[in-house]
Amino acid sequence: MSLTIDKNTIDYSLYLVTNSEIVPESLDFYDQVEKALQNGVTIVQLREKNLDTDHFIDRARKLHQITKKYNVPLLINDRIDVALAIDAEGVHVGQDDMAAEEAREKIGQDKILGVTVNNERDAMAAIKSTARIDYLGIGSAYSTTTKEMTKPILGPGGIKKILEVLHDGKPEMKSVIIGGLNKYNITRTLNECRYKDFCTNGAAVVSCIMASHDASLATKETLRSINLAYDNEEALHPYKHPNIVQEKPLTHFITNAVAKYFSANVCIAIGGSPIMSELSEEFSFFAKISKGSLCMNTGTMSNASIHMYKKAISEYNAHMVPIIYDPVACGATQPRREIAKMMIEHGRYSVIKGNMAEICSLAGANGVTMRGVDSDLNLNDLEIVDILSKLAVKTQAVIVMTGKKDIIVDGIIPTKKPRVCFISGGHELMGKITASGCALGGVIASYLAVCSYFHTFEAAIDAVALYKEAGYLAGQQSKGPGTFLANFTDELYELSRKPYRLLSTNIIRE
Ligand SMILES: Nc1ncnc2c1ncn2[C@@H]1O[C@H](COP(=O)(O)OP(=O)(O)O)[C@@H](O)[C@H]1O
Ligand SMILES: Cc1ncsc1CCOP(=O)(O)O
Ligand SMILES: [Mg+2]
Repeated sequence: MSLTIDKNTIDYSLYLVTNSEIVPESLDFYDQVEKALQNGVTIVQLREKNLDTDHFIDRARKLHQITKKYNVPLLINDRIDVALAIDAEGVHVGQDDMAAEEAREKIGQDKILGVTVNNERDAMAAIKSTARIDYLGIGSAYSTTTKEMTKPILGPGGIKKILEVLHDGKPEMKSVIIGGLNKYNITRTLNECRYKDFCTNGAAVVSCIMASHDASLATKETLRSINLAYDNEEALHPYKHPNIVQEKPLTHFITNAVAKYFSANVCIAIGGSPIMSELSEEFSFFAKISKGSLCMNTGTMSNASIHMYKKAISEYNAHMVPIIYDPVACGATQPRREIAKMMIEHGRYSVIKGNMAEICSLAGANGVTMRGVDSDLNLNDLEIVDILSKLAVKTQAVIVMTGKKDIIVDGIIPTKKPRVCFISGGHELMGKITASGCALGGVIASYLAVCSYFHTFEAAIDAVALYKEAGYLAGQQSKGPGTFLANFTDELYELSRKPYRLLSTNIIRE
């Protein structure tokens, strides 16, 4: 028996599309969906592309028993016969599967009917259809490995155009956005995907819950991102300074040849646990370890590196594990600029860190307009913050720009003006040793590994400030760069084992 549903009150806000093939090996498909239901999924679509009819019906029936317990509607992808066999609450059909009219005729008037639309023409056809369509799945918003990408990626721009069609033609029709959405990008995407005040009714997700090792947490965090967009308030837990020594997070470094030894030592000094690996076969293993992060540094790439970088960022992104990207010397040559552009297009990062030349070059290569970058980088704070803010919003990452004064800008939590923090102090010897920026990347990565994604900005500030403080203290005792290296490691070690209190570092938050 199906649930009694009132079509006017269906909650589309967190729409889970299942994929049994990406559930981590040690976990069970039904448990995974049940955890999602327990933690706030509001509607479920069973999507099985490789099951024969008997198995499909069997799976649908079992899943229906679970969804009914939570009073959540179950829709079946494509297979009307399966939906009817188990009396599911509805069906979802893609553009290439079956016409909406035919689907409606087969399922009757009471069931929920959803269709996928990829462009304004599809949306127009759905509005005009004689079949009563309940909602549109608008996608693909971004690229995704869940579905073969045969249709163009819409991006917020394409989605807005479809919403305009819906707004003008049939504003009562519901809609959800789908494709490449996860806790990292949902807030901003839902905020951007509005036509006037008209917005979608929810976000549909697959891998960010189905592939997660902790589906309960993944669902909670995804839901929080959605609520953040709709309520526009920070429903956050208070931030607490993490204890790296106690939590011993694992940071996987793909870093340059110059920085490996120093970065590993710095990481150990602050209580973290580094692993240097460029063996792509083991990336998925690291990405599944809880309290982990990736420090992705492209300082000494070779012709063989690109494939490995892509593999790493897709593994860590798929498992929602934080990545810090350090685009070392990315503006130095045209090939480096191109690789940096590719890195931004292919991956999502919690933090992007670089010195002024690197960050400005990255911003320029990614369409951020600015003044002076080709000349002497003689920019004032306002101009820098403007460039950083645009890059932060574009990449939905926290941007850390290092130098005498470090500047950190938040592109994750949406506020009218991105949050900004300035950190000064340290010592000039920090700029006179190689790989000090690279090793800072590892410190930030260790902090990210033990913090909620929503606290990326705070975690980055704490990591950068700790580093500055150790630099200051080490600088006071050092004769030159050689002794500084040793003193700096000692100070990081000591500071990390004391209550977090910085006396010589000035933190100004705007
Ligand atoms: N003149 C300076 N005074 C204080 N801190 C500095 C100075 N130069 C660099 N630092 C610090 O050194 C670290 C590395 O920064 P930077 O040298 O800008 O990066 P990179 O090594 O990537 O070029 C950062 O923590 C930064 O705050
Ligand atoms: C010298 C050098 N060459 C390629 S990467 C690298 C280290 C750069 O380190 P940092 O960016 O921290 O100064
Ligand atoms: Mg440096």
